[in-house]
Amino acid sequence: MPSEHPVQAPSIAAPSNRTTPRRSQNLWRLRPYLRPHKWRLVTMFTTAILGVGVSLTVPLVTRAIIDGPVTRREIDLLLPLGLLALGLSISEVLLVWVRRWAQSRTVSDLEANLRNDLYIRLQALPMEFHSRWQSGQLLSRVTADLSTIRRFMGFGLLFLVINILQLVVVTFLLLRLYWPLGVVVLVAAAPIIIVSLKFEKKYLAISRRVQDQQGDLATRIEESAVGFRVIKAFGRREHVKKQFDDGAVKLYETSVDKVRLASRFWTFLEVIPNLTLVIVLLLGALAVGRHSITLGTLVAFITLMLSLIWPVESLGTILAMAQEAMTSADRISEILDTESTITDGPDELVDPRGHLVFENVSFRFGPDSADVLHDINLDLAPGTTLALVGATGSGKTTLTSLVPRLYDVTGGRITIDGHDVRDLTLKSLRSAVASAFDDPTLFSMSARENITLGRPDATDAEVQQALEIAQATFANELPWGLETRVGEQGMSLSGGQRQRLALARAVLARPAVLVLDDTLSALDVHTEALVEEALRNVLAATTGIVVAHRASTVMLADQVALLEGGTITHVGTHQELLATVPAYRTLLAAEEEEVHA
Ligand SMILES: Nc1ncnc2c1ncn2[C@@H]1O[C@H](COP(=O)(O)OP(=O)(O)OP(=O)(O)O)[C@@H](O)[C@H]1O
Repeated sequence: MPSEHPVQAPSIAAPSNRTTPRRSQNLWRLRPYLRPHKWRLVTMFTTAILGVGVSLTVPLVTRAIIDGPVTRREIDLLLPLGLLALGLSISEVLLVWVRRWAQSRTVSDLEANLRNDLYIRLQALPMEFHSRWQSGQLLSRVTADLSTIRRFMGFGLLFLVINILQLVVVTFLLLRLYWPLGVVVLVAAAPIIIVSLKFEKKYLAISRRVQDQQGDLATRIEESAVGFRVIKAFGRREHVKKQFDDGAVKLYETSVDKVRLASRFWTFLEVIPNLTLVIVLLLGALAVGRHSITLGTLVAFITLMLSLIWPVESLGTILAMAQEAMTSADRISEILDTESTITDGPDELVDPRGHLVFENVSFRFGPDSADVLHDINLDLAPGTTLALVGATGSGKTTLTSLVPRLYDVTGGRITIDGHDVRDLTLKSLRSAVASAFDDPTLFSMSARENITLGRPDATDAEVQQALEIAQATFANELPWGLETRVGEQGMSLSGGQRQRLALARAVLARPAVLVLDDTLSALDVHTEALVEEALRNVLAATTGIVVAHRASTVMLADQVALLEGGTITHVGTHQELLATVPAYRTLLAAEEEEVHA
């Protein structure tokens, strides 16, 4: 099915040192996603820094009011100072508003673009990649990991910079206002910073455990939803429920540990500033009594000191967030850095006739594994149909997967109309070759969308014709006709109905080469006969490879190839092979017995 159009993978730079990447390297590599938002980022940081400046000026204005109009009765200063304080407060609110506006647009765009690129990359990666990775792992990277990065980029990074800036500036101001009290605050800050850093490490480890356990639980839920029929049929509800319970209890306990750790940390953070406040108040009152500082300075000092609490408290959490974002960036880079081995060739296949040739083709799944196929030589003239017969596991599916380049041959070559399939653009190759598999995947969309996946521009008449050929006109009788959304994985349809819709999809694509991989296996004998009759017309106009287990399917083909021990041992008509090849006779007889059993 020509559904997989060649797509451009995102162009982020590869890590410069692949053997020992620094923890932050993969996060840093995501910076191209921020580049289009340069001005918003400048706005974000400028308004945030101005905001800090304004919030730190307010206590100094308060000091001027207390020392001037309040203490020295300089009433004429009250109005300008009051207006200044009001202006500062209003501008602080405006600055926060502008910052939030710039921030929300930037991070939403970052997440959306990154997710888009990740999805495109996943679509472009070959079958070999998808058979190695669990779908749950991919899902968690595209959802949870991206959200972690968004949270850090949008919130953590900004406040990391702002909080450190605020810490430095306020400490400087406190030391300038009255250095002995400034030293007291510095001494009090030291244990907070040490404990924060320790907390960050522990919190990161426990957060990771929670994330992993959430993933495990989600996998259990997904598996029991998808496999509910098997669970019910085998009466394993209690067993599955117990597995779920175990996972849920484990997650609950780890989450409680996480909350306990956080509450111990927050309590500690509450106690130290409060103790420091008491000490500063006592020493400050003595200093005011001795006229070492004014009352206004003490008020400004305390206000500024209190403004330090949040930046100090949040430092541990923000650093933990940074760690999580780095790990997420590593996990995402594992996908973005995977090279796509199956890429476009330079040639377009114009008006394909469907002359399909296998020349000494061999294939193995990995460099260290044995050949699954070897010395395959086949020549299918345009319009001819070949039935592929072989024992289970003999490599029939693998052989058919090589034609649309779901895998690439590891030896020899496959040509269509004289072009090596590797020299063709994937779009033109996959428009020329359509496949219907034994496991017919239907997507969560309308029946029409599922059928027209390979040819979205097909007319109603063409759709109806394909449905008739595939004996799938039942789709018109669905509650909303072809607009009916077929359930997740097409589960609201029977196996045979799904196969017939998948067949209609392949037929509608009007391919030059049609690959039917055991597509008729879920049909009852009566429907199979009807579909075969219709297919005979389709196959007359196209080059076909039909993986066949039954004599009735073999009859659709002009020739039969017997696949044994990874190679084609015999090619001939059904009658010839029946008469001359005992292994073929045995194989078809066994399959027939299986079917009728
Ligand atoms: N992704 C994979 N990685 C490694 N080996 C694989 C992979 N897919 C299939 N194989 C192996 O390749 C061989 C051929 O498998 P294939 O699915 O092509 O057989 P088949 O003839 O279509 O079988 P069946 O009739 O049961 O569908 C088998 O031994 C199988 O275990």
